[in-house]
Amino acid sequence: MSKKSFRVVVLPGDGIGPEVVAEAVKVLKALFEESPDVELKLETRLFGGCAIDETGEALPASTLQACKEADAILMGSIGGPKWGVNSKVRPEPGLLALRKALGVFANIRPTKFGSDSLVVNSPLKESITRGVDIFVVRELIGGIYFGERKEQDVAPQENVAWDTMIYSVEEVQRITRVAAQIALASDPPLPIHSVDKANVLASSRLWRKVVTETLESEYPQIKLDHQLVDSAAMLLVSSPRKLNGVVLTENLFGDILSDEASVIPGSLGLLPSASLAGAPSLPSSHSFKPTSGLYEPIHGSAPDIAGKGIANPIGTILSAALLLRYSLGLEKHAQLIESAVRKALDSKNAGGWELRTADLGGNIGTKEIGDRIVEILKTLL
Ligand SMILES: NC(=O)C1=CN([C@@H]2O[C@H](COP(=O)(O)OP(=O)(O)OC[C@H]3O[C@@H](n4cnc5c(N)ncnc54)[C@H](O)[C@@H]3O)[C@@H](O)[C@H]2O)C=CC1
Ligand SMILES: CC(C)CC(=O)C(=O)O
Ligand SMILES: [Mg+2]
Repeated sequence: MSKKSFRVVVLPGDGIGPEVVAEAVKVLKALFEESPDVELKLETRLFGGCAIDETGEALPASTLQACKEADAILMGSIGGPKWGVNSKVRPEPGLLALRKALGVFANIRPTKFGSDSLVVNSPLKESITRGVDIFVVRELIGGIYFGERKEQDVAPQENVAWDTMIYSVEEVQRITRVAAQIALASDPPLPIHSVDKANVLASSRLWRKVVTETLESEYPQIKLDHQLVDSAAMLLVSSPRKLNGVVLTENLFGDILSDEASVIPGSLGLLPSASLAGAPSLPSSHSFKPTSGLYEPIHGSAPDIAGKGIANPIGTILSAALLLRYSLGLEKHAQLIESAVRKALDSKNAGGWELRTADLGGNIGTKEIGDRIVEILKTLL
């Protein structure tokens, strides 16, 4: 049998990005170094603030080209005070441009973690966090992040700034179908909780109507309810099990709610994400259709802890698992990573310490977590 070869572009980025990506790369290398049938070709490129420093642009043309040609992209995080909100050239628009250029409209952020040993690490009570299992499905290349905007100090109204939130029927239909595919991967199908602000926003009224029509006509077997985003934010930390299933929402609301949801397992550093240009092929489907994808932890560049070697690499390592699942069709390998992460979290190191980084109240460094996951992974191969 000939060896399958995949090209993965790696974008470490800024702040803690390179630190957490190094651990995910270590895990991927360990997984495939002796594989007789899979070869991963990893190619690191400049992206974000570091790219601005070198080239004057956050997303250099050569990086974009490499990303377009890759089977998948693994990213860390970009941004930081050096290229803050008043800078002329900033990293964040580069990330928006990359997502748009790749057409990755579906951002999947699973919040279930699988390791019960983490329950005590959440700032929320155990009675609240136990049994929570939510997939956030966030529309990623529309809405207010991409609508027309005007900055202050631009004529004719120099004391006014604005952003616009626009959604089309087609944009809402396609993200609803992705949410439905995720829901249908479970038996019985997961319910979908669509989150909007339809009591105020016209774009949310379109959202609610299209989600309802699409699910009723194409996926009548899926249970649907609608939540307003303000009360959904409250439910997420007061009774999150009520949102078990798929939380389907637009770009800005999904960005905010997914960071909030990370409090349930205990830290922003834990959660992975997959950004896809179509509905994912799921483990249960017989024919795998590769979907191009960008994989990144949900957190940012964490300038407050960058360079200290204490960032939690688990969100990035789990993003690498999603990359194997959704873009390369390597479900078994994805599960091996997830299982090694769970086992690492359930274990202690030689000094008797639980494997927890500072964000989870521990004293274990980024590299030690990565090393332990690799060690466990090797016993599972
Ligand atoms: N996808 C991306 O590259 C994103 C980039 N950003 C950018 O990141 C920069 C910093 O933004 P912030 O608002 O501070 O958000 P952030 O997500 O970088 O950090 C928020 C808090 O969570 C902590 N944290 C985040 N990730 C962690 C990890 N892996 N381990 C341990 N603790 C972790 C940080 O130390 C900080 O206290 C900004 O420039 C922002 O635009 C923000 C979100 C996403
Ligand atoms: C940095 C932004 C462009 C986006 C963001 O916060 C996110 O995707 O989580
Ligand atoms: Mg965010």
